[in-house]
Amino acid sequence: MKKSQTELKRLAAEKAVEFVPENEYIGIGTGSTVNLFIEALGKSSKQIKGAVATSRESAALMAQYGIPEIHPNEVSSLAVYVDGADEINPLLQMIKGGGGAHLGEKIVARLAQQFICIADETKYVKRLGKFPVAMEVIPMARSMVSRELVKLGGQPELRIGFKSLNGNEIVDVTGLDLSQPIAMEDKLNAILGMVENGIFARDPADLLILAKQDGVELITAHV
Ligand SMILES: O=C[C@H](O)[C@H](O)[C@H](O)COP(=O)(O)O
Repeated sequence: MKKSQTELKRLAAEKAVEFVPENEYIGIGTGSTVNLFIEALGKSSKQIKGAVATSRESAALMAQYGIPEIHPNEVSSLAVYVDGADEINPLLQMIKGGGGAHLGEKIVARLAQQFICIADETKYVKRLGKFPVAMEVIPMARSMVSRELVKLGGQPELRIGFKSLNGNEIVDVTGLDLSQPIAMEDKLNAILGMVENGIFARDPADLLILAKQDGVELITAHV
């Protein structure tokens, strides 16, 4: 029988627990796939020193499962960072930020020695760009940033009623040319008033745990 998307997410999440080293600090992302990872880690016998959370939602779920939380300023390095993605390509470059948490995710991922992305097969794409790219922007610069995004060929749309963890606004952009994801990531971040965009190309994942109908595949970057 065909597995649902949630069942596939759970398979990837459960597999990721095997890659968590004992007695180390780790980083934990945000989203529905990561929620299943937190649950699987919490129910497993694995003991970690603590985890840095990238959102209030992840921190709350970690507390529920007795996973000790540590603040990012209290650690200089994390053994692994586990997170989902909205899209991921064969180079393991990603679009993230569907939940508006990409700024914290980029910061915590940078602290980690290994980035493990967990995803169901719908997230694996040849080319990035269908999923809107989330931009975290300083509220007073929102219109100015949006005009710059239009000049780059994008169609910006404010995420109404949403504030990021750091009190900023999120503008979702479609239509950008992501054929050169690193160049676009840099170009977007050079816009004044932009805090961080949701393209993770400069620092891609190291390992993708991809759950498919015919099993779980481990993928490292195909260059
Ligand atoms: O801001 C949210 C994050 O980047 C998530 O990792 C991403 O949106 C994937 O979420 P989900 O696992 O719910 O598809």
